[in-house]
Amino acid sequence: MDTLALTGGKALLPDGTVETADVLVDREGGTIAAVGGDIDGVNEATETIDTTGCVVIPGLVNAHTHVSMTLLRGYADDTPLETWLREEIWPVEAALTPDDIEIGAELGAVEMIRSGTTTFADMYFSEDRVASVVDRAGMRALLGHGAVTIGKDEAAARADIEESVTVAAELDGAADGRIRTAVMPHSLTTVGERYLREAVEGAADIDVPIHLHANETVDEVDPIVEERGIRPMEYAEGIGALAEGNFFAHGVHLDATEIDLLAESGTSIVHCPASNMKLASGMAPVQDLLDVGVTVALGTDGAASNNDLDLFDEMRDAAMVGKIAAGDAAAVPAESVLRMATAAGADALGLPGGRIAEGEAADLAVVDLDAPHLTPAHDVISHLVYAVRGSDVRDTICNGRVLMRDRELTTLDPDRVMERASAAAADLIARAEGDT
Ligand SMILES: N[C@@H](CCSC[C@H]1O[C@@H](n2cnc3c(=O)[nH]cnc32)[C@H](O)[C@@H]1O)C(=O)O
Ligand SMILES: [Zn+2]
Repeated sequence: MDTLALTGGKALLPDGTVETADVLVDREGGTIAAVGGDIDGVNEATETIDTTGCVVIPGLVNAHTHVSMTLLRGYADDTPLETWLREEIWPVEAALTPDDIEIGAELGAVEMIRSGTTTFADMYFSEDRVASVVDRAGMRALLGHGAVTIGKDEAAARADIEESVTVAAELDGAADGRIRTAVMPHSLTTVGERYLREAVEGAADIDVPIHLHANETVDEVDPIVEERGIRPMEYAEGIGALAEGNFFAHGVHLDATEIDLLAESGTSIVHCPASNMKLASGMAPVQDLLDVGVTVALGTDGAASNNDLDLFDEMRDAAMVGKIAAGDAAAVPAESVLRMATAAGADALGLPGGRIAEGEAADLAVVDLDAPHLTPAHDVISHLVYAVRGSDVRDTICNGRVLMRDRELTTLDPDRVMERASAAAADLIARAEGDT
């Protein structure tokens, strides 16, 4: 067997404990062959990574982003969601080319691999270009074309929804099966009811989930309540959008009935704490969701509302804002947050990964604990959420393949990617501002 052995360090196990353990990876199958002490085959491994002084964790799952928005990082800050989207972001996005999307996705991939993220869910356009980056980068992803129908005539609206379904059908299974897809109507307010219904039907036809933005701001909830006399999740239920396998971003303004609807239907929520704070959207009731068994994953949202794609940052933010929201320092504890960024992320997306156990996908990150800000090591779980930074990740492995070894990327060239991204971003802004 062609194997990779991670030896001498600790590992974060699915029960939420950190134990001294080696991890043996079957590189051909892309899976974990064994975990523990004294594993057969470790000494004969084809390749070995010494993890002494490190903890091996599941590769992190960024369950909601718009990866190519890395090109807009820091371009439009300190503005509320509605104005931010309509006046700042959408005009620039109108000038984005497929080449921009590809280079933005490469930049995002470099950033994610360097900070231990192996898997992400992306809602954007020109997703075929994002798919080619995922393929080259060696990552795992769930991709979808974000469709908006508000402000469009019927033909254009229908075409955008149809594109979302077509893209999902075409890209599903790409990159040797590491890419899966979803139909992605942008949100319950930017897509009209009949088009939402078409998206739900289209997704069912090709057997992929639905992903959308839901209950992100009060301004998004109120119009639905005023117009229909029901809460957004009741509206979503009526449309048939609440179902096992579907996953919604944000879920900030949810009442108790809506939380129950999510739990009963098996619909997951992707919590995006940094974006929610930066756009002053509000505080998601994360502990309440966890209490009733809703699968809560973690996402960065786009780099323009975060402003990075580092899930360690996001974990810390989730723990912090979860406590404030609940008015209880015991709420959203470190072990819950770690689960959100790993196993729950994989579950929400319906993708492999998220657990270090025999037979699971070999999606892993090696975190170097030998640093002043991680000393003393009373509690590695606490450190992973409250003190580790993305830059503490030393090695990243996805599907059994090493994507970063000793902080050197093996599939992408960061210097070249950054240079091209800076040039593309400057060009994009010049074009967008020249047009207005
Ligand atoms: N086909 C659509 C694009 C939708 S992609 C997804 C969209 O979500 C936007 N977006 C990014 N962050 C957020 C957020 O927090 N809430 C809502 N939308 C967001 C992003 O800028 C992008 O326009 C069109 O033609 O405009
Ligand atoms: Zn978003």
